[in-house]
Amino acid sequence: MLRWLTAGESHGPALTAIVEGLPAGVRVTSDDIAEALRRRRLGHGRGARMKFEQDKVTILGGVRHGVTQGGPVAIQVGNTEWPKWETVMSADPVDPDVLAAQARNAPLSQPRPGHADLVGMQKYGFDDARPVLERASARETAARVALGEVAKAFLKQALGVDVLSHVVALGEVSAPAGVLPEPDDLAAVDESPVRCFDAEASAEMVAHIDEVKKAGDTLGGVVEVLAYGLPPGLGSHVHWDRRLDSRLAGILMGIQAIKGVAVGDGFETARRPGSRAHDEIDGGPEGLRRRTNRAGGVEGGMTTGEVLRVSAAMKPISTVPKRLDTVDVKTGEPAKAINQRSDVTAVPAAGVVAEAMVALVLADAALEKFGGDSVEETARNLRGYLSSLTIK
Ligand SMILES: Cc1cc2nc3c(=O)[nH]c(=O)nc-3n(C[C@H](O)[C@H](O)[C@H](O)COP(=O)(O)O)c2cc1C
Ligand SMILES: C=C(O[C@@H]1CC(C(=O)O)=C[C@@H](OP(=O)(O)O)[C@H]1O)C(=O)O
Repeated sequence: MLRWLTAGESHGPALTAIVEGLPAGVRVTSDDIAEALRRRRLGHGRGARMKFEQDKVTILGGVRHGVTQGGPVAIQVGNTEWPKWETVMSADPVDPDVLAAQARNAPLSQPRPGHADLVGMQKYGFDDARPVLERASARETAARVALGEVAKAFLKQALGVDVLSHVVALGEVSAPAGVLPEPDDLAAVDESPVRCFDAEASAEMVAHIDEVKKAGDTLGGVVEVLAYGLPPGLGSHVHWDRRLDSRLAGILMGIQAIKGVAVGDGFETARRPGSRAHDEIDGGPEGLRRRTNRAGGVEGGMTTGEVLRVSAAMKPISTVPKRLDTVDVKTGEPAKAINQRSDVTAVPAAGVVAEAMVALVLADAALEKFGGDSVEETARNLRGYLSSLTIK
């Protein structure tokens, strides 16, 4: 079983991430993780912070000379802006007068509709939003992407699986349906300023973001994650929490601002008759094949061996520059919501985060099926399973 945790605040000294349960022998370096984090920072419509803050990666445990050792892998992602935030976010007590002066300069008592501010203050008994927004912030996704990179390395090296993502809708602009990037196309996807594989749609998305930014508004969108090279049989039909689709939906909904998840054609499938909803099966010398992949590579909660295809819908950023109506919780008076700076959209980044999350679930499901204390052992068990399949 794979376990993972993250800790740390948006403006704290660092984020910390641990993944436990990966086999020995996964080749991964700090540079690989830094590159994954660089991809997460890409995207037209991201706010000022992405330009000046660096992600400083340090592997603190579990990896020696670029290879995992079988123990927990601990990764630190340093926030380079920390010196500016040391007083506000100090773990140790600071002079209350200094804090009171800071709170007067930057009051955070006007919760943003759509962010975690209001309910977080109510639930945890805070009178400002700072402690809530610090942990709710999607800065934390840097830690998840770091873990996802290790999972991706394992999937590639033990099973030959590639996980990638692309943006299929940004606000009102959609990419043409059914055009799927393959692993070799990932660089081309990343070159698009919105991580959209279709050049025309990409340009339209950029223009849409610029227009919405000018209007002081924000945008959401839809990302799709694809996994190539999966064997049939990861996950299981026998119990709800072993279904791979259930695990994928949960992990994707766990990303900040994700409000919908679809497997394969998802909601579209519900609108079709059965004769156009399913994937008919052909036999032949190459083995069994599904004619289409409307199901997105999962049937009965198990991978079918076709390309895994899951998508996630992100709501528009809730820190809306033309500030939304709220109430100042200190005075009870109507107010405008907190707005210092923000992303106009973070859909391209959310795709990179979704890739990482899917990789962690797939790595977990692969280890459950094939086990292995070393990459070689997992790979050997996979080979044994594939060669012993009686229906191919
Ligand atoms: C990569 C990424 C970047 C985000 N950037 C912002 C941002 O700059 N401003 C903001 O208000 N919300 C941003 N969000 C969304 C909030 O973190 C999220 O809406 C908030 O934590 C409340 O959670 P919920 O939307 O799931 O209810 C971002 C989300 C992601 C995935
Ligand atoms: C810092 C990151 O994203 C942040 C996520 C975020 C939020 O509310 O989720 C709000 C913004 O932070 P700030 O309010 O400090 O500008 C984003 O920049 C990051 O992704 O690395």
